[in-house]
Amino acid sequence: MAAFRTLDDIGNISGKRVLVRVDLNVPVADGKVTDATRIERIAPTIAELSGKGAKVILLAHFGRPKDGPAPEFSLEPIAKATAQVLDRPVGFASDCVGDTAGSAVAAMNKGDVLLLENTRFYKAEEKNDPAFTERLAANGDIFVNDAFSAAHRAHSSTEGLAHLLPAFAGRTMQAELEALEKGLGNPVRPVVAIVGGAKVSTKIDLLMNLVKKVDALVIGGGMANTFLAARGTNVGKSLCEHDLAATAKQIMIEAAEAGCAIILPVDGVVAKEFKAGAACETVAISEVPADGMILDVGAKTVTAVGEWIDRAATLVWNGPLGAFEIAPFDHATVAAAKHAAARTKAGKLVSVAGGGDTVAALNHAGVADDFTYVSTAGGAFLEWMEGKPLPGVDVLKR
Ligand SMILES: Nc1ncnc2c1ncn2[C@@H]1O[C@H](COP(=O)(O)OP(=O)(O)OP(=O)(O)O)[C@@H](O)[C@H]1O
Ligand SMILES: O=C(O)[C@H](O)COP(=O)(O)O
Repeated sequence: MAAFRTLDDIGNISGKRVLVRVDLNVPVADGKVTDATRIERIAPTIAELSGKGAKVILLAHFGRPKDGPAPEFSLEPIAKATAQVLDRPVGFASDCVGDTAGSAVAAMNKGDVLLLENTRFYKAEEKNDPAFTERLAANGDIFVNDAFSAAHRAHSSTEGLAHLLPAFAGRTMQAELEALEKGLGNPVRPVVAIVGGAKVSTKIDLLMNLVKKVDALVIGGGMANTFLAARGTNVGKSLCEHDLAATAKQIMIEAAEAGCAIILPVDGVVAKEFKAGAACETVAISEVPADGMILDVGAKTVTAVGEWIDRAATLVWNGPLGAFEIAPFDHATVAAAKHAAARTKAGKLVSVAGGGDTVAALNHAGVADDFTYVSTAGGAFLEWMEGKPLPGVDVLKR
């Protein structure tokens, strides 16, 4: 029996209003979903609940809106994409609480699916504010959390609701936890982690503990720039959080004490602008021009990353090595992904990768199916790997 309540425990839900927390924080470019993996993964839970006659009400966030409702953070286009991927009608309500949401829910029939607008249009969501949680709960009889990738957030829609309504893990949440436990519960050493991407401030703290769990940490993407700058390297106009230099230095100290190798880029692909067709060149990491941006790691670094993948028995990967959405800055990520996939296929590597854009990058490289396991979760996956309790999971425990 699973350690947490699952849909096997949910009982008769015919006609019941089931609030389902999903992760629709999907990569979007020019208004189009560029990778639908997160949407595809919620399909089994929705089909099961709807098939049992429930009114399925989806709750989700999109991006990180700072000042309330903003069109660029609306879930409305994602509702359309969700309908396409699920191949069924998905209604949309332009608010997640109040009369708009209430009337849309009241109009639902058994088996219908409705998506409510971005929960993060309310600041109270991220504060797990009890009054806001009650407003969300007003539209449901039961709560299902199928957003493992947001389970590291103790927000109203990820944690608070589970205190107010009978709460269960959805099929994707269940599958993610089971697969991670199987692949990484007792990992074969050496364990090498690759961490890249752009969410530096929200992920850097995780590295403090991660370096105690892995044998080597390869740092790429925007994350690497922050470490390089902390080490005194000029990173020009690259994405870099200079105010996190002290944290980066402390992580390097902790890593040395734990015997974890830290691998930083030795060269980078730099450009003056981040756009398709922009002129770029590969330079040694000490030669980044003051007006240049490092948008990918260079060829020498790619070789070094490959060598670390060769040494690894287990690979854990979150965050692309470069701004892979625009060629040629996808080169390092694609090369490393193909390398890891080939080692995995040869039976020499257990490879587990996770994260919204990381999955998109693996799909772009055409190798997502060759990894041992691909999680939808990025930050949540790293926190799980650290051994940290995930609020959205803990609250579902029996
Ligand atoms: N050197 C770089 N400069 C700017 N952006 C970069 C660089 N390297 C990677 N990125 C960007 O990082 C983004 C992905 O980072 P992110 O941390 O969100 O990863 P993720 O896999 O989506 O994880 P999560 O699911 O936690 O969001 C991509 O949009 C990519 O363009
Ligand atoms: O993309 C993710 O990792 C999840 O949707 C969580 O998003 P957040 O980092 O903005 O909380």
